[in-house]
Amino acid sequence: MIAKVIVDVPSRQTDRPFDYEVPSSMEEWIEVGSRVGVPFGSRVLQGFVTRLTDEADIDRRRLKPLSELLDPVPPLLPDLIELAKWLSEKYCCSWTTALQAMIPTALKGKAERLVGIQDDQAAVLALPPELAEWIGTSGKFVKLETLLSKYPEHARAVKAALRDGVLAERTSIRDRLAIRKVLTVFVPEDESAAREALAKLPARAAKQREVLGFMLEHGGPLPLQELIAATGSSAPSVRSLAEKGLLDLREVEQRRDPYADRAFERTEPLPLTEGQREVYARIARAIGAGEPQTMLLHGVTGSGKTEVYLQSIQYCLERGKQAIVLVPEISLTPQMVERFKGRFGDAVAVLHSRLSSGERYDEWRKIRDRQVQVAIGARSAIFAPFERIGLIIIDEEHESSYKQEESPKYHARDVAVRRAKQHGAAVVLGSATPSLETYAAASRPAPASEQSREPALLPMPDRVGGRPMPPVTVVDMREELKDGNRSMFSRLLHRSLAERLERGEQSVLLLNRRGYSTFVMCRSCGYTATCPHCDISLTYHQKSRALRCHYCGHAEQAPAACPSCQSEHIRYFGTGTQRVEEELAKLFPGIRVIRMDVDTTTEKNAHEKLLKQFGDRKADVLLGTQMVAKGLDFPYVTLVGVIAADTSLNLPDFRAAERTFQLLTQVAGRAGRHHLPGEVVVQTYAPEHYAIVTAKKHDYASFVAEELRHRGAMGYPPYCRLILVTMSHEQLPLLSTVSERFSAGLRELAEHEGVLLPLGSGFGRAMEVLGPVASPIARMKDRYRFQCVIKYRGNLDASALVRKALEPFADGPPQRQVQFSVDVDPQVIL
Ligand SMILES: Nc1ncnc2c1ncn2[C@@H]1O[C@H](COP(=O)(O)OP(=O)(O)OP(=O)(O)O)[C@@H](O)[C@H]1O
Ligand SMILES: [Zn+2]
Repeated sequence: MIAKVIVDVPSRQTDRPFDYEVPSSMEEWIEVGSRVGVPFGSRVLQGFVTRLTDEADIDRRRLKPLSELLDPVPPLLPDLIELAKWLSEKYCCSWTTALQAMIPTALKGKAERLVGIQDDQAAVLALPPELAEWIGTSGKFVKLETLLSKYPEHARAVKAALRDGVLAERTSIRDRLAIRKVLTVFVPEDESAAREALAKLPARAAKQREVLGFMLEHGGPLPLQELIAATGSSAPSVRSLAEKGLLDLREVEQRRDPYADRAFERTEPLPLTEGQREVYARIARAIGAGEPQTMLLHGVTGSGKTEVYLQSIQYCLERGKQAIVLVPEISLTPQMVERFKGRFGDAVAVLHSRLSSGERYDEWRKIRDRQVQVAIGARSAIFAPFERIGLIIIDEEHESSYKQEESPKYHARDVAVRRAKQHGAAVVLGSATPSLETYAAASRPAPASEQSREPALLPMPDRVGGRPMPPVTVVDMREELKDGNRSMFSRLLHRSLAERLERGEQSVLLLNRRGYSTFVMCRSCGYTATCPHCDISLTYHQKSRALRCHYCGHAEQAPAACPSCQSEHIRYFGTGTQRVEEELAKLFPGIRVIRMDVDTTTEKNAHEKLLKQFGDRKADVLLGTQMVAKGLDFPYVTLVGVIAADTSLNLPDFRAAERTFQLLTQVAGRAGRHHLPGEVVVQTYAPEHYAIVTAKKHDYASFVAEELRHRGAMGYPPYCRLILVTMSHEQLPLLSTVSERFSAGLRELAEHEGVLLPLGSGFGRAMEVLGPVASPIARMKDRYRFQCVIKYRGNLDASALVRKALEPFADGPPQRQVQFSVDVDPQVIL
């Protein structure tokens, strides 16, 4: 039998399966998806089996055998191996990079050197006795590194023994984080014998008597450490009992359960509202059909999407299938976990990056070992190794955190659709503010015949219980300044906060600040500097005092006075949460503020603790960045304030308006979700901007209509798709030449395909290659950076063209190699 193996070397030259002979001892166990150790050059590396066959691509006599099979149960399944292949093609990365993204860190094994005694007789003569004893008899292997650190004085003897063949060496893959095992004490099978022995133990063995007595009383298995702590005894006493056969001492695997000490109150399905019932019926029908189908659940904040998810999952489980729920990392709050654990109890595994890698591994194994049927987690949970997926839910589908920033730069939404296709599963994309891409696709008229590939639109336009959406007041901060208020709080927000404090209600304050770039704005008239060619804010570069466009490279001198009103109050922006906190303390002495931003949430569980405190009403104000905008459901929050809505409006990003609208809508949705009515105050310098006007009215449809006009005029998604290729090298002239050659080569390929056409010229297949131009961050880590932006439309495989255009650059001496980084469907073109 021959195994085709993808070896973990992420380079373009080795990005294909290699053939290995499967030793007969492994034949019964090996499967597609198995993790193996293989000899590769002079090393042993980890790899995954992608196929088992009887035909080798090379001469059978030249085949090397697999060195080892690493797990009793393959960590990956055939569908995931195939999905990884698809990922590598779509996102232009190596197959192994895609595979590595699917397994927990704990399984990213590294080779280590082991030594063992070859010949007992020879060893007695050649090795120092304590060394020989520690290694043990022949057939046993120990870590060379450990051996040398334990007996540094025998390093020479070890070397000689290896040379003379007294010690044998071998390489083995070792997991970064093994399964945790704990020494555990058991009462032996023959309990009566132990009882008899207890009576006969001499008085001087008082400790042993106590330990044995305790165990016979206790009955069950007990970790050794706990037994020692409970009886005040020591390990030797327990060991000597074990040696006499009166107790059993064995290593037992222990699962790390991050939620072990938490009890979740069991919840029952709620009777659905009419709106929920209709949507639920559609989803259930899709699950029942067992055919891939994508649906967009467009439900306003507080419309009860979560209850629809829960009941849909239940339907899925009743059909013997499994469900994956993706939520944005930062909204994976205890509240969210509670809702799912509360409904499905132990059937749920939770995967997110705040778990230790051991906990993560154990949660992941619950999925692989079929102990759970529901996985809830951030982006990478889309790779949960379930075998029969019936439903995939992506909550807050518009969130940019579903796109991975490192290679493989995948979007979980697109991976979900692909995976659903493999399993015949339903995909539910849920949001109060769907991304323009998804919404446009769902609103497109479906072709009457064949099953539509576009998502079906399921609207839920009303809040549960007919609660009203909170009224939003927009405050023009230019007017505040004119009236002499230089504070960051408008008079209205100040007054509203004071009222909440008086009534003992709570407020959420959002400081909308994404990224680090600053932008220029006039505090008198609200003017911001934008690019004449791109309709996008210019970024202020402090060093050169220049304003630049990150899309087309346009640059101009930073003005000293406002070009629009000649005021000198022109500033580049950036306010910190810390400053807001100080200001609050000054204005409202004694106010209790919880600040939630990157600084206060680095510690493990910090995020959860802060939210719990707020939920327990131990603070008056929750102040933070985007983190405070999502998924929170606190009954005493009656005021939401947005300090400066413009900060995200002016970022050099074609999605700036969309992100701002989404953020305002999400955060506004935190107010008045229960019996107390809510109110929202939005401070801005651009009250007439359509993102703010429509957010004020909770009017998603009008926002989309306006935003689509802009996107169409500028040639941005959803009217086309983007691929960003960034190239970098230490030497500018070389980088310049290579990037020109790359873009010319790509244009040639597109020309050959007949797709090199201006996008504005019709509706068919078309592709434009813009650049190369210097990247917005023109030098990073001492490397110069150039980029090409590829815009394309229609069903053309642009990734394939990019991969082909990259081929000529795959080899060459390392110092001359230009690094290419490909980002398909980039979130930000920075
Ligand atoms: N059928 C129902 N009957 C009674 N209460 C319900 C029902 N469905 C949901 N609720 C309650 O309504 C509130 C809002 O629901 P939920 O949090 O699911 O909204 P959502 O649509 O997810 O909102 P957001 O997008 O703002 O997170 C919750 O407190 C929930 O318990
Ligand atoms: Zn520009």
